[in-house]
Amino acid sequence: MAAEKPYVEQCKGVNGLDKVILREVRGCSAEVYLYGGQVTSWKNEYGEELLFLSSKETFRPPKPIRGGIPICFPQFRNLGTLEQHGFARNQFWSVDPDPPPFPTSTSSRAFVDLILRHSEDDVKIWPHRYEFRLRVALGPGGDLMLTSRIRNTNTDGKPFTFTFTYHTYFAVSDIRFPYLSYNSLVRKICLESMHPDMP
Ligand SMILES: O=P(O)(O)OC[C@H]1O[C@@H](O)[C@H](O)[C@@H](O)[C@@H]1O
Repeated sequence: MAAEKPYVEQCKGVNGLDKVILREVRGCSAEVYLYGGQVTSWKNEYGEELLFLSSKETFRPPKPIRGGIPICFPQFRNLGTLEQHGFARNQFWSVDPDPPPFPTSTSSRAFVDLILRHSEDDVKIWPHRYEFRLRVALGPGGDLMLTSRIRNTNTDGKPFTFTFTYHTYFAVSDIRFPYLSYNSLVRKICLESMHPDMP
C-alpha cells in the first residue's frame, strides 16, 4: 500500500526555490512559494487547478511571480512612492516556527505559517519596521484561507499606514463581459474596493 502523503511538505520547486505543499485527504492541494509568500497553485479534489499561473513564468527572483496569489504590501498598485504593488512579493519569506496563537482554533491540518520582517534595504525606501505573518490553510473541504497579521515593530512606536492586497489570479476557461469593456470593469472593481459604498 502506498504511503499516505503528508498534510504539509516543504520541498524544492522550480529553479530550486523553496515551496510548501499543503494536502487534504480528499485530494485537494495548494502550493506556496517562500519567494513572495505566494500561493501558486490551488487544486480541488478532482485535481483541477483553480488559479492562473502564466505559462511564461520563469520563477527568477527578483522578478515577481506572475500568477497565483501575489501579496501586495506595503503598497497596492501605484498608491504611493514605492514600486508597483510594493516589495513583499519579491522577497524571501521564512517559515514561522512559532506563530502567536489565533483567537479561534482551526480545523485545518494542512497549513503553513510564514513570516516576513523588514530588511535594512526595505527601511531605506520605506522607513518602518514590521512583521508580516501569513497563514495559508487548506480546509478539509478544499477551501483555501489566507490570514495576514501585520505588526508595527518600529522601536520609536511611530505609526505607519500601508495598502495591501491579495492580488488573486483565478483560472477561468472563458470570460465574457457583454456590457463592460475590460478596462471599465477593472476600474469599477478598483473603485469599489476603495469606496465600498459607491452606487
Ligand atoms: O504587472 P504587475 O506589476 O505584476 O501587476 C499586475 C497588474 O496589477 C493590476 O493591479 C494593475 O491594474 C495592472 O495594470 C497590472 O498589470
